[in-house]
Amino acid sequence: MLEIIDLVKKYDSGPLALDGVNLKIEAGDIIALIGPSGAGKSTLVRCINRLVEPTSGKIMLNGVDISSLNKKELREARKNIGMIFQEYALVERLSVMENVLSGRLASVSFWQSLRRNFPQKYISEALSLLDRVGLGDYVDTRADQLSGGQRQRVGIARALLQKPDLLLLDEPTASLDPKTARQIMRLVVDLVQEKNISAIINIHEVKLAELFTKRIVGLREGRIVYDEEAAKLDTDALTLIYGEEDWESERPAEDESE
Ligand SMILES: Nc1ncnc2c1ncn2[C@@H]1O[C@H](COP(=O)(O)OP(=O)(O)OP(=O)(O)O)[C@@H](O)[C@H]1O
Repeated sequence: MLEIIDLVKKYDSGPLALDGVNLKIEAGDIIALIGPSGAGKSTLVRCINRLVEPTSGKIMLNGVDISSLNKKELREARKNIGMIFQEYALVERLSVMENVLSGRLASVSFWQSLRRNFPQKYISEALSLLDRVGLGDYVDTRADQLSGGQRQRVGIARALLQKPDLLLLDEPTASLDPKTARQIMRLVVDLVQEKNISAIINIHEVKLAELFTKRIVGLREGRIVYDEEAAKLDTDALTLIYGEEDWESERPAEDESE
């Protein structure tokens, strides 16, 4: 359902951030995008919904080339793409409910959005999503009173209220402690499976990628150098993606208990 063809991104300065990326993701796939700092992970994720403008290449989502859409068409296409950010991107002074409903701003009229007058069906859906992400008791709490994990749960509910076909996650756990990071990853993976949508997760923590996703794509210097089942990620693969390192000693047996 998502096919990226020969995607290239050149920023004004520096080398190519993406150097001919090809990637195919079927409905229901969840992939982890790993790679060293500067490899182009964030650029790739953000090119898919054109938060970053690609230099060339195609981004085919359900048969539509996102890269060729005009502004109005892009606004429409973005309704199918949810995004979850490292820093949550919530409006601090608004309530949890208002933040979640903002995921539907593009679907209501200008006047409704100005008055934040959302149809009852979006409110009901938001309530049920907030229950699902464990924030049923926080509907009226202001965003600035939440912990990092709670904020990310709001971000997840907001993205899912759009009913997207594709979810883009840009380092969703980078600001969270290890236990909360796992809880968030588990929640994301469960929800993505429940709703049969696809997800691309840019993630630094290799262990989380291995634990929670089935497919790992490794990016290095703007190119995909690895694309395999998560279970196959071994020290050779890590060397290919990140370069030489004593990976065995870096990979102690993980304590699975929480
Ligand atoms: N706005 C920008 N202007 C110029 N160069 C940029 C910009 N954003 C990213 N780059 C460059 O593009 C390359 C890829 O950056 P990107 O942030 O996509 O990598 P990344 O793999 O997500 O890195 P990290 O894991 O550190 O976040 C880097 O060389 C970076 O310096």
